[in-house]
Amino acid sequence: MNVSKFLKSFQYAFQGIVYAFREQNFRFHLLAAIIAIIAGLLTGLSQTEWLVIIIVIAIMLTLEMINTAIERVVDLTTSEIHPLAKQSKDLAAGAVLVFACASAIIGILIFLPKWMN
Ligand SMILES: Nc1ncnc2c1ncn2[C@@H]1O[C@H](COP(=O)(O)OP(=O)(O)OP(=O)(O)O)[C@@H](O)[C@H]1O
Repeated sequence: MNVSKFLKSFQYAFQGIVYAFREQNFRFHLLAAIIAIIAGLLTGLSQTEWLVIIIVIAIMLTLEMINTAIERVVDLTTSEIHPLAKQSKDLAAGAVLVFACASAIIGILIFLPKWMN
């Protein structure tokens, strides 16, 4: 195994995370994640509930990064207006929206009953 190559690939991956931080949407989702974690600490969650919260946060941030990557590839492919370019970007953004809605519902299902008590 080439250790130097392995470490380099980690370096590139961290660079990808740095690029993500430059995106406003990614920072918004990160802020929402931090708020969810603070709310979880204050409310008190079971181990299973923490697992769900962590998985949801990880998927949300990952989806946002994939969405940004798709936007970059589309912009690289064409600078012209093209219906397929629009579909690609809108589908990727739609995927983020679908999961954001599901995350909000999961958050409500976990937190609301505890706050009602
Ligand atoms: N080359 C293109 N051809 C057709 N429609 C495009 C093209 N590029 C972007 N669009 C559409 O224009 C709208 C705005 O696109 P834009 O690239 O600004 O996306 P965005 O979500 O605002 O991304 P960013 O995070 O880079 O601001 C979207 O509906 C997108 O699908």
